[in-house]
Amino acid sequence: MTHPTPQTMGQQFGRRSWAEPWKIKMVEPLRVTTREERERALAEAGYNTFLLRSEDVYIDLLTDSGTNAMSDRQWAAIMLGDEAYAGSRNFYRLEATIQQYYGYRYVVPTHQGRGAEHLISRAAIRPGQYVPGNMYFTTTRLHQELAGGIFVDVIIDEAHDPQSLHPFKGNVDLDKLEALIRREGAQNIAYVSLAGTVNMAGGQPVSMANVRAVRSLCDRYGVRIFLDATRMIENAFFIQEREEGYANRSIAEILKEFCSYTDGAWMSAKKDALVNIGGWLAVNDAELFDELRNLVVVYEGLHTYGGLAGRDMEAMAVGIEESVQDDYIRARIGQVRYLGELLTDWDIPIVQPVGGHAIFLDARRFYPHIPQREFPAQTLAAELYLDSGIRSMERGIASAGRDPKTGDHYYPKLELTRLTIPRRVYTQAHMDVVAEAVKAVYDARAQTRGLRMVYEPKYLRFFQARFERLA
Ligand SMILES: Cc1ncc(COP(=O)(O)O)c(C=O)c1O
Ligand SMILES: N[C@@H](Cc1ccc(O)cc1)C(=O)O
Repeated sequence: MTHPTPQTMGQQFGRRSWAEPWKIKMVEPLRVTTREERERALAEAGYNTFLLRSEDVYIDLLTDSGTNAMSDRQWAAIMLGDEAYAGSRNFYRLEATIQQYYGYRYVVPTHQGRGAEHLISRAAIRPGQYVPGNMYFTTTRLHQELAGGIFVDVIIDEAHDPQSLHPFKGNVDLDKLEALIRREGAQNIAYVSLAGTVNMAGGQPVSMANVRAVRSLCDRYGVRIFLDATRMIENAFFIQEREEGYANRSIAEILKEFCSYTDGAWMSAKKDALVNIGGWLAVNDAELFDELRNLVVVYEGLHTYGGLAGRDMEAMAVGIEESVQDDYIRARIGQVRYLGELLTDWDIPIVQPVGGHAIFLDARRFYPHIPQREFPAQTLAAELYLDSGIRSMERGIASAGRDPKTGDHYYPKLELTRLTIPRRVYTQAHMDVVAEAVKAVYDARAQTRGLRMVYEPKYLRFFQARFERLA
């Protein structure tokens, strides 16, 4: 497979190159710190980038979640907030927007993605049931486990190989899924938990052919499919670019078709939907909706705000409309790829092909001398911060947590450090600076030592764990 470059992407769309379909109206100054300041800040943070203060960060690539820049239209929408406790006008607009673009019948707002994950897991999993999915996501799997479910990874093997150039590394392995259904019986499968794109695999997409095949397999056994639609717009872009028959279909059309093969979806709107907070859950089944609408008032807020202010729902509705614009998504992915190409040109090991929301550095190949139990990806995130004040995130053994049955660490094949690109926030020059910093850390790799975990919280340990440097 040849990797599309920003230039070939431009040509594909009949232009010389891509550029952001917006200009900058307001800026937020950045602070550059000294190496001594960063040494102090990182030690105080227990070598965990989640524990750094944002003031001590120069370029913040921790996450693309809630870190998006809103448009002037979204800021204007904020002023239209109807802050009624019940029946806010903004809810009805959001509901109609989700129905229009994602195509589901019934909508429940939530404060963010994990609020929705909590509700769907409680409503749709009976203790002891299996939940097959295309790779785990931390919060998703935890809510499934807390509801008594047993997560089973049914993604294709290529997804676990950072060097595989499979164009749809997010695909479900139909044989693995069918074998599980046959072994355990369809009544013991809660639902298929399908994510587009797959965050932990490197932002890798699922093809339309695959979701269609999963649908027909599930229909044969009477199993439901729920979609984590958090980054489905980015997934739609890859379908448009790579899948036969979709080059001339709009992102909005592709999105709707994809969702039509599933029974419902949840979303952390803090990503694709270009807002700083928000989420939702939507299903087609009236009975399930009834249950979810009842649960939301227990855990999130009334069913017409779900933990959100009216203004947040309005900004989200506008964000959804902006997110399905073909020009926008082309520039969004173009920027991620730009960084990926710089690093690839310098032979720095990253997950290929470059996915939708981030560049994932392959810490195993970066630090072959650091064993996985000494947290190579966490080490790399720490070193990158020390070098330049750039904040990234560990996505390896610390993130994977422990097997609830054995208590041992999960040892994921992927040991990655994620450089996550917020939407509409940084420029190409920032990407150049990031690439140069990664190169400097790479050049100094032989002297780098690993870490030891000295504090480990019970749930989602990577957020608050503390580490020390090994001598
Ligand atoms: C794929 C995916 N699903 C679900 C979530 C949970 O969303 P939130 O952070 O809004 O709770 C996230 C991010 O956390 C995510 O990346
Ligand atoms: N979903 C967000 C925030 C987050 C980060 C790490 C997690 O494991 C969970 C949530 C992200 O992927 O960046």
